[in-house]
Amino acid sequence: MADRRPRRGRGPAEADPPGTASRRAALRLLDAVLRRGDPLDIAAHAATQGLPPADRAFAIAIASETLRWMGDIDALIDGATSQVLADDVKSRTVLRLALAQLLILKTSPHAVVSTALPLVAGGPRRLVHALLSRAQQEEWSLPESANLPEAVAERWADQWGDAIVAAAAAAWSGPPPIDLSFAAEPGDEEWADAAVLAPLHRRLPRGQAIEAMPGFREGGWWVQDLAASLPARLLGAGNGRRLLDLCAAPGGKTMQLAAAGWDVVAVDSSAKRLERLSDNLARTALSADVVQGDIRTWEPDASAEAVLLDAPCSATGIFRRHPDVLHRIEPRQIDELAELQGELLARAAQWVTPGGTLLYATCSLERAEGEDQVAAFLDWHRDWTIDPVTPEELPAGIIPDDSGFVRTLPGMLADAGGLDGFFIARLRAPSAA
Ligand SMILES: C[S@@+](CC[C@H](N)C(=O)[O-])C[C@H]1O[C@@H](n2cnc3c(N)ncnc32)[C@H](O)[C@@H]1O
Repeated sequence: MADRRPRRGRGPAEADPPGTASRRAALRLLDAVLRRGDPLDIAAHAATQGLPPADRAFAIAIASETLRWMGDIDALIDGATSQVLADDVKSRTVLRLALAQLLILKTSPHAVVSTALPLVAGGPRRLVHALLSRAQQEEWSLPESANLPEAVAERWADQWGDAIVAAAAAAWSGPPPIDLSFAAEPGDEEWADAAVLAPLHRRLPRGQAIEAMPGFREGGWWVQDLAASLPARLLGAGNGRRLLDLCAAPGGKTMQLAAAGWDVVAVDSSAKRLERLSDNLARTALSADVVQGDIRTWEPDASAEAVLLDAPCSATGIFRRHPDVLHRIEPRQIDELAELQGELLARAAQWVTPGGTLLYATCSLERAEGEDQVAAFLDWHRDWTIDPVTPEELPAGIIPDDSGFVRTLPGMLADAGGLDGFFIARLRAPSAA
């Protein structure tokens, strides 16, 4: 029979000190990313439900900084405990997020400790309390740049060398600046403080509320990393020609292409992401034919002079703004994605008119999803050729590789704030016989 006696005192949730809810949400977020392998931005919705916007933003900031600095925070924890805490025990995760607040977000120590202890109720509260006190007394600190997860550092050292690993670590240590792409060249007055690294581009320091920036409602610009804007730039002006934008959502490149005068058919398999694409087109007053379809089975009505395949990929190139990626992506997923990319690339090639252009892009720092993918394609499609990108087509400081592909790497444009890791190949279909 249920116990109907009134409970004495307040329940544990009611007794939590102010601010505990956002830390609980950060804990749920870290659990979703590290244990279930969910992307941070997707997990954020469920993990922060019911929180006011400021607490929601704080929970996401705690989780993001914990993920960036996790290796270094773990080294501090391990150096201070006689028995190693298992990687997945709650107390380690609570310590991680508490130390991220203390050492990076500079939250008041009292708030950090008082909100951490309820998260380990029934667990090793004394250990957590003792470690957080030690961190303050001994003035623990973090290195200048955050170490990449070991497996990623090894994989990238093999592919790109130690200097790129060091540049990636420096880039991973904090959120990147904000890049905007414009439909038309903006006036100077509103953007006097912005850096201009390419036409139709402005770069602003991080930390600004996007929706409060000038002209957001008018829709003259959208947020897009400079590297992500390169594929559409390399297709030039459309002059009303037809273009298939495959894997188009949420539409950063669709907007660029529509603004450049292409008659765009934007295809994506995700209804939810296509909603965002349609919202983006509506906000910017640009137009495209929006189609939901899986490229593996979908067929266009007609082929096109240009096809852009911005293929689904590991997204390891956008690790600066998505600090969960390097903790989640494993070699097995890279292999599976590479197989899918090969399939999509072969489908996309069928829809290019003779002599037309196929532009393949991925926001990945894995050769398997870039150089190796295109090498395999050209092996199977002997009559296709590389249409080499020239340095003049690219923003200053980015140069094509020896094959005429674009490979953006950590460390490029570092003094200007860096850019995401991308691979871009422009391929030419055989002319009609
Ligand atoms: C890298 S994102 C595209 C980004 C987009 N081009 C932009 O600039 O905003 C990859 C997209 O591929 C879509 N996708 C994944 N598999 C697909 C498939 N088999 N057919 C069509 N779209 C697919 C995903 O839904 C996702 O929106």
